[in-house]
Amino acid sequence: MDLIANHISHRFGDLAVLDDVSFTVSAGEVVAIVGPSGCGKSTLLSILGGLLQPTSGAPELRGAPPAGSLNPLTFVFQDFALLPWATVEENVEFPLLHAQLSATQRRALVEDALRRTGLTDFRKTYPKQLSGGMRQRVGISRALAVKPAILLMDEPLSALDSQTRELLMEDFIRLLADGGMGAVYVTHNLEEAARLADRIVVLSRRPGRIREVVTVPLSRAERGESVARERLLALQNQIWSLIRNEAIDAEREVQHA
Ligand SMILES: Nc1ncnc2c1ncn2[C@@H]1O[C@H](COP(=O)(O)OP(=O)(O)OP(=O)(O)O)[C@@H](O)[C@H]1O
Repeated sequence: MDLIANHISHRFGDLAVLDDVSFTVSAGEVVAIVGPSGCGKSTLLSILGGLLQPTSGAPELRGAPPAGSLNPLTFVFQDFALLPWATVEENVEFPLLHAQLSATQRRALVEDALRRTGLTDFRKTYPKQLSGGMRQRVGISRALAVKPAILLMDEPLSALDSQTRELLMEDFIRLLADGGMGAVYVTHNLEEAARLADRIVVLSRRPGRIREVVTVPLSRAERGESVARERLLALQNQIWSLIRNEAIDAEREVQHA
């Protein structure tokens, strides 16, 4: 199933936020969205996921979702959005409660999602007993339980310390490795974008327009190898040079607002 941004523009009142943004996320593809602060990245993700109606243009889904997918487009949130009164397994089960599933089918989906995120031994734990990284694993596990075609992620690692980020980055790379699931990944972090994505959509300063769509010139398998670091670093520098001046302007605007 492909996700298409079709000439999307958006305004909040007088503020033009996105201007004619078009691109396609093909089945199984990982696309990162980067750009200066306030250029409309989160707004674009909300529009793609159907949470916000754009002023013009539209997101489109083309093709059938994978067999058994209960929610083809599924969000992973920056602040995890867990139910504090529910255990890990209850949190993961939550989005399945209203699906037409037997208890056995539900249990199988929860088991699989817990296993894929290394949470099997933490099933009876409550979120407040867990570290930030483990909480985000619960958020990811809950997203996996509904068998998404495409994960929509808005800075999913930004609330975490650098070592935890690195561990979760490795989890994302592993979970997305087989191309069975695609993702749209909004981030400020160019290293995360280059390591995870097949293509990187670079937005201009607000109103966000597409400046460039950069294809990462390494396969997913190659990106895991240490020799790839230099090439990924060169790519990060290339993208940074595209947005650096506008990032400075955006920062000044925020400070003077
Ligand atoms: N609900 C809203 N009402 C009014 N303005 C909004 C609303 N949501 C976002 N904005 C404004 O729209 C612009 C784009 O916001 P958005 O969060 O999409 O940008 P971003 O690129 O994700 O930002 P950042 O990089 O800082 O996370 C900003 O100027 C923001 O203040």
